[in-house]
Amino acid sequence: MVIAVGTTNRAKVAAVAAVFTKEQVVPVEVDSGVAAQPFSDAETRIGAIHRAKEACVKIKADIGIGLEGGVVEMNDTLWVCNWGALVDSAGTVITAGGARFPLPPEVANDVLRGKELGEAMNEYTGKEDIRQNEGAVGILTNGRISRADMYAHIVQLLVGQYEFLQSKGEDNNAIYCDRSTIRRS
Ligand SMILES: O=P(O)(O)OP(=O)(O)OP(=O)(O)OC[C@H]1O[C@@H](n2cnc3c(O)ncnc32)[C@H](O)[C@@H]1O
Ligand SMILES: [Mg+2]
Repeated sequence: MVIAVGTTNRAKVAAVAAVFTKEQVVPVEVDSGVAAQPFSDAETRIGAIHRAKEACVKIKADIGIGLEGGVVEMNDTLWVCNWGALVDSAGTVITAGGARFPLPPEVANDVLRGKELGEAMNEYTGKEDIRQNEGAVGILTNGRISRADMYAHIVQLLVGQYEFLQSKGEDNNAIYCDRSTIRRS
């Protein structure tokens, strides 16, 4: 089984390799199809789906994984959000959201003024290449949760949902989102 990951970011690739231990995990450079710094859950999720699809198609893999980080404004605070997508060569698309945590005001203001979060975090800490290593989450949780840990959790959510659908023998495209499955009345 070949698993294509739509990024060359070390933290993201490590997260996928931690879950797909027996498969061949191949980093594939792709475009996210959204802004370098997504500003909503919806945009971040679309970036993850785009990365997963592009990576899967590009190397004709069995499964494509896309992981995307973004920010969301809520209650006068900027929160980091994280989304993942799993696609297979049959067209299945599965998504899941992961951890969210608040940014310190000085970092949030830099991001709101147009700086990418990775760059803002480097300046905030005086460190380099945080995005490929512990991530903002690692810094802001005192090293308890790394960016790889955080994305590995999302990959588990994706694989678990994929297995669940397969065990039910359902049409794998019958996912509970991107369709009008909610009835309010
Ligand atoms: O090579 P890619 O896969 O693009 O990796 P990336 O680090 O740029 O990751 P994203 O595009 O998914 O993240 C969107 C933006 O948010 C930043 N970012 C997200 N999470 C981060 C984290 O935990 N630590 C540092 N920067 C983060 C990242 O640098 C980008 O500016
Ligand atoms: Mg990026």
